[in-house]
Amino acid sequence: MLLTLEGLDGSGKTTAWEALQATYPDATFTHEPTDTWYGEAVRRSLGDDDTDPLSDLFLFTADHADHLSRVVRPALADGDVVISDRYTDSRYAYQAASLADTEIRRPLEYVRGIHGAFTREPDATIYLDVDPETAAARAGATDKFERVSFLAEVQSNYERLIDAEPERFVRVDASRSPEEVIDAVEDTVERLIDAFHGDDADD
Ligand SMILES: Nc1ncnc2c1ncn2[C@@H]1O[C@H](COP(=O)(O)OP(=O)(O)O)[C@@H](O)[C@H]1O
Ligand SMILES: Cc1cn([C@H]2C[C@H](O)[C@@H](COP(=O)(O)OP(=O)(O)O)O2)c(=O)[nH]c1=O
Repeated sequence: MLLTLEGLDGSGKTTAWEALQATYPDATFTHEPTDTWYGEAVRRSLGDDDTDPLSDLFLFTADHADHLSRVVRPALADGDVVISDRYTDSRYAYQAASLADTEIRRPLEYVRGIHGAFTREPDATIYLDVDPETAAARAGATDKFERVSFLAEVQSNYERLIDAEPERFVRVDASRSPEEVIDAVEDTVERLIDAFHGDDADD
């Protein structure tokens, strides 16, 4: 089963993902950007304010392709629960926002289309919902994607993704205290895993 955590920078994904590691010691915990040299290239681009948005898309997508073949698919093949801090929806939401002023028409559909041929969609996605002002303040607004106006575009893309697939997403109010957010995420993960195994048993 593949579970992903998504949300704006500073929404608390990493805090929740770290807390889950104690509860699910046998699960495979992973993240995008990854720690490989592909991920290093992505982080280098994040530190540069003047990159080409299409180049960024393909850098992030290369990192994802490597992540899929090296970590996600093998772990799923072993029957593991995989919990990823960011995954495909980050590209759909962030790169679609940064491609908005380019020659690419319908960027969100374009970015989804690129992934369609090869990716493995998550079984469920927890969306940590926080407003762009809170997100930017928590994240420290240190890189090019952490500005309030940009995060507002990203947020509206996430909302479009949730509208398109409401059954895949679980929204958690991430404006609350870290303890409350962690509790809500833990309860949700427990429910999702139980439901997934229930589905298996029905097969
Ligand atoms: N619910 C919360 N309320 C206030 N601050 C938080 C909350 N969750 C996380 N933080 C703080 O906000 C910053 C970003 O949190 P993090 O978990 O790294 O978010 P993300 O991975 O979504 O960017 C960290 O300094 C963290 O301690
Ligand atoms: C995985 C991914 C991340 N990003 C962005 C979101 C973040 O601004 C940045 C780094 O991700 P991350 O390290 O998860 O940042 P944070 O913990 O602040 O949420 O990369 C994309 O634009 N596209 C992607 O596909």
